[in-house]
Amino acid sequence: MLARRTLTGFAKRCSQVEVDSLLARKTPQSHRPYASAAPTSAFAGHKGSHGKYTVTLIPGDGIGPEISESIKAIYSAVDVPIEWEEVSVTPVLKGGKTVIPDAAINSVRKNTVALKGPLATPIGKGHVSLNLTLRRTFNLFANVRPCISIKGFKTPYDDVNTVLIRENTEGEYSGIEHEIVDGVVQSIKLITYDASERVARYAFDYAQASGRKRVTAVHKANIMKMSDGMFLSACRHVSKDYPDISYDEDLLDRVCLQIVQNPEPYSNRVMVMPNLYGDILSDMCAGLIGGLGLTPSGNIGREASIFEAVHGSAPDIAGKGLANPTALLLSSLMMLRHMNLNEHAAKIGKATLDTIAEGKTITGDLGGRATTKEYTAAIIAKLTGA
Ligand SMILES: NC(=O)C1=CN([C@@H]2O[C@H](COP(=O)(O)OP(=O)(O)OC[C@H]3O[C@@H](n4cnc5c(N)ncnc54)[C@H](O)[C@@H]3O)[C@@H](O)[C@H]2O)C=CC1
Ligand SMILES: O=C(O)CCC(=O)C(=O)O
Ligand SMILES: [Mg+2]
Repeated sequence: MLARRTLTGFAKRCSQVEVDSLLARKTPQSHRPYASAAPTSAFAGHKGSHGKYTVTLIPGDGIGPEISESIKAIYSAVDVPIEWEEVSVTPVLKGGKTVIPDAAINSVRKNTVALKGPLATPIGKGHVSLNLTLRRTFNLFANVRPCISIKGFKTPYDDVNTVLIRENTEGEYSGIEHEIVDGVVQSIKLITYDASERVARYAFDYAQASGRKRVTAVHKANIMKMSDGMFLSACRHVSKDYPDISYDEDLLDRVCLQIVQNPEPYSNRVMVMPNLYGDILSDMCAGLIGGLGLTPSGNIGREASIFEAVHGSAPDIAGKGLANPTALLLSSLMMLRHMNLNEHAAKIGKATLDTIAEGKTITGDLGGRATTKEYTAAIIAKLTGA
């Protein structure tokens, strides 16, 4: 704590020149509370009397229920040993506040793993984002968003293969906003050394575990010298503990330009970044491989993890049976691997990618004409040989 206060005091007084020395500063061991902590999240791993793992399912809004049904149908067709515990997170009034119902919170806490459909957030008014609330409630500090080309599905790029890891609990999404005087609003980007270090360490561990050789910290520390500067400082210190992984830094705007011109140099990398940058860059990267219908994610914490697609509730196609369930399905496969159900994940993954590569029964976002149900049935047919 003392070290952090000193660092903050130091940073407050920083001149431009001093920022460099802040970034170069070696943080003492005592200031690294997560240094020895295991990188992975807990998974309770208890099968119930029915011989299955209970997993919380939050179907969500818009296309959420349609794509959740697709995952349930595929899992049931191949007997994945999971029993879904379906809960609603529609806010309720409790003690004068609107909160996520206790039943939903308790279910995630008990099962330690959840699959979540998209949740809509009203723009400019109304309730806060329930997605962000869930991430903060369970301290799901790392949002892992792989973006990998699907072999056989033609896009302008063939070999996108990058993983974005987004700090998931603070930054621009801290939700601290206020109107100072009429017409002047402040929105606070909160960055802490501890959360930055925690997600940086997760990114290096992830790179190591997945055989990726480089971690890139994506930032705007040329402009946000103190907040992104501290994020970089944490990444640099963590990088020293991983001599076999190379580490570099790149400006967010430059990454956006370069990756759409040529994604190849970003292949086999992990990119780690503050919250907002990861949100935007992950939608952009989805565009490189065929769109939001294809990109999965996992929100990882030490006590629970929630897997969900990168996309939102897609109100423009909700209820029409047109949604592509692949992103949620691939998210569920990340979940299966997290639960060590690797064989099931591999089998369903292969059937899904083969169905897309074949191109006969794919959804409209991928240039096909199939409905959500027809596409789901095609995957099931591959799995069961029916
Ligand atoms: N993690 C979450 O639950 C997220 C929730 N949202 C929320 O979702 C709502 C809608 O957000 P939008 O900006 O419209 O983004 P969106 O991701 O829902 O949709 C963007 C575009 O992609 C298409 N799309 C998205 N997923 C698709 C799928 N599976 N299959 C086919 N097409 C798909 C939509 O039809 C739309 O044209 C908002 O309230 C937003 O706050 C947005 C992103 C993430
Ligand atoms: O919470 C929301 O409504 C949007 C969140 C979002 O865009 C994301 O997590 O990618
Ligand atoms: Mg987003």
